[in-house]
Order: sequence, then structure tokens, then C-alpha cells
Amino acid sequence: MTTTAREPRQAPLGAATPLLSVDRLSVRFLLGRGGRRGEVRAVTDASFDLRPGQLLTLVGESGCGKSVLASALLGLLPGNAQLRGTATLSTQDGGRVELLSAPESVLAGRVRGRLVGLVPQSSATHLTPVRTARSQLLEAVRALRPGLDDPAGLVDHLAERVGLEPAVLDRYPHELSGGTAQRVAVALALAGDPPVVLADEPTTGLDRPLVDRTVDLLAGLAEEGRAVLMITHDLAAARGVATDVAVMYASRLVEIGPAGRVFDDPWHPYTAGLLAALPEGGFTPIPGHPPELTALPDGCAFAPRCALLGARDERCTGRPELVRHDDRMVACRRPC
Ligand SMILES: Nc1ncnc2c1ncn2[C@@H]1O[C@H](COP(=O)(O)OP(=O)(O)OP(=O)(O)O)[C@@H](O)[C@H]1O
Ligand code: NI
Repeated sequence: MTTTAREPRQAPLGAATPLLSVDRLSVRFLLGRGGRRGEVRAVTDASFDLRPGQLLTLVGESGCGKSVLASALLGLLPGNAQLRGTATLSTQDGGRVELLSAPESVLAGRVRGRLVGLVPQSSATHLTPVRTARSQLLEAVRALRPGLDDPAGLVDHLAERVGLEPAVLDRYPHELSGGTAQRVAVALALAGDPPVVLADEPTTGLDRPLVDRTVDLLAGLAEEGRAVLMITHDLAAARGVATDVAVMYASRLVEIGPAGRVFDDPWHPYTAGLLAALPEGGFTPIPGHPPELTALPDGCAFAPRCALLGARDERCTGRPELVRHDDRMVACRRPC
């Protein structure tokens, strides 16, 4: 069965409290000392919630700011990054952690791996080359769950959870196929049993059956009550498993809503363009290119390409804010 043939999944109803609530998150990188050579506006005013049971997929062309958004949440950006906004994580004991202002000691000691697991963009290179998968998993489990009686047992359990044969654990990273390395990366992300999982391009370089298995694995994490943010270029894979979609263009979220609705009836011309570029959409690429993030226009960043699509009209003035239309949020004055 292909992912595209599946029924869209839906976020569970009634899961009201977000585990992660992002409000007007902006990230800019200062170029040159003190920003003398300008700045890259990588993320602008991103707001979204992530609830237990949700698999939110973040899509958009290369360079639009997806990975920077995820890295900002985990305090993994380099020193030339400046952050604005808030990202609040709710903890099981009713507490809250404000991720953007948390000191590194809190991010390292409480957040990364424990409250938020990360499946990084290039999982194979993320693994230490000179140690077996088992020893890396064991180290992660020992570090993240120091009081555990049987860490080796948990490693076996994690391997089973992500569909790894036990013998595979005794291999070195270079002996693992791309799909297997990806599973090890997911197991590592789960070592601290985090309620929130961020996966950055988890299916890159995998063939279609492995893509399906990987996204199914992430969907399973959402089904067991975690909140999952999956960054991907692969809309076809996302379509089968995502409960919700956020579409990013030139650093801004331009459409967010339930996956089934957004994929079946996109409102932002950019979302419609991304879907038309898929094989089932007729392979029609969006004409033109995204703007440089060092020189973003004040108005709608998509307007020039919208004009090439023949969809621009007199309403396309000023910057469209992300506002609620029916079942979703859209940043367009004239949604499709
Ligand atoms: N340290 C940095 N300094 C300056 N610019 C940066 C830095 N890190 C990232 N950028 C820029 O921020 C923008 C967003 O990058 P990001 O990696 O988030 O894109 P992406 O949407 O994840 O792309 P892809 O789909 O290719 O992974 C890009 O223009 C990138 O060049
Ligand atoms: Ni990226």
C-alpha cells in the first residue's frame, strides 16, 4: 500500500493542552561582526501548538527555515543567532519550561533527550563511527535514565520498538544501511522517553518502502500519545501519516491546518503549488525562486511567484498575516 492511498489521520479530539506552544518565534543570523554584513531572517513570527497525539509535518522548499526552527527549540543554534518570541514546553508534573530563554544547563540537563527527542537531519553522520549502535544506545540510556536497573534491557526494548533486529545493534555505523541507521537514530531519540519528538528530514535518502516504514514509526509515536514534529520535503510521505500540516515559505508559516483538509483543499497558493509539483499533482513545478532571506520584501514574499502562476490580484498588497479561515490558519489575502 502506498502512503498516498491511505486515509488521512486525525489528531485525537479533546487533547486540549499543548505539550509545546510556540508563539511568534523569530530567528535571525547576524552576518559579520554585530550584523555589519546584514542578517538572514531564517524564521519570522512562527506560531503553532503541538499536542499529544499530533504528528505535525513542517514542509517547504529548501532553505525556508525549517531546520533552524527546530534547532531554535533545542538551543542548538550558533552564536550569531538572535531569537525572539516564546516556546513553552509543558511538563508532566504541571511545570513549564520556556525553551528560548532557558539556560544551556536546563536545555542540556532537562530538555534535550528527556523532554524533547531529536531525530537529526543526517542520522548516519550523527552516529559515532567507531562505536557499535548498541554501545551508543546504552550510553544514551545510562545518561538519560541514570537510576534504571536494566539499561541493556531497555536498549533491546528500544530496538524492538523501532523494528531493529538485535544482531544489527552490534554493527558499526558504516555497516548500517540508511534505513537501519535511521532506526538507530529514532531509538536514540527515544532513549529518554521524551513526550515531544522532533524529526528533521527523517526519510531523506531512503527508498519508498523504508520511507513508509519510517513515517509509520513516527505516526506510532504520536499514536502512543507523544507530540511529533516531522520536517520533510516528502509531501507524499507526510500525506499518509500527518495529522496536521504547517507550510513554510521564506521564513514564515503560510498555512497550518488538519492534514486531510489542507492536502485535499489547499488555500494558500504556495501550498497548492507544492501539491501540484508532486507526481500525482502532475509534476508542475512552481515557477520562479524563493527570495533571499537577507532581503525579504515587506509585503507578501510569495507575490512574485504568485504572479507567475497568474494568481496575483489587487488584494495582494501589504503583508498578509496568518489568520484563521474556517478549519485552518492562512497568510493570504486571496486564498485559493
Ligand atoms: N549559522 C547560520 N548563519 C547564517 N545563515 C544561516 C545559518 N544557519 C542557517 N542559515 C540560513 O538560514 C536559512 C534557513 O536554513 P534551514 O537549514 O532552516 O533551511 P531548511 O528549510 O531546513 O532547508 P532544507 O530543506 O534544505 O534542510 C538558510 O538560508 C540558511 O542558509
Ligand atoms: Ni533543513
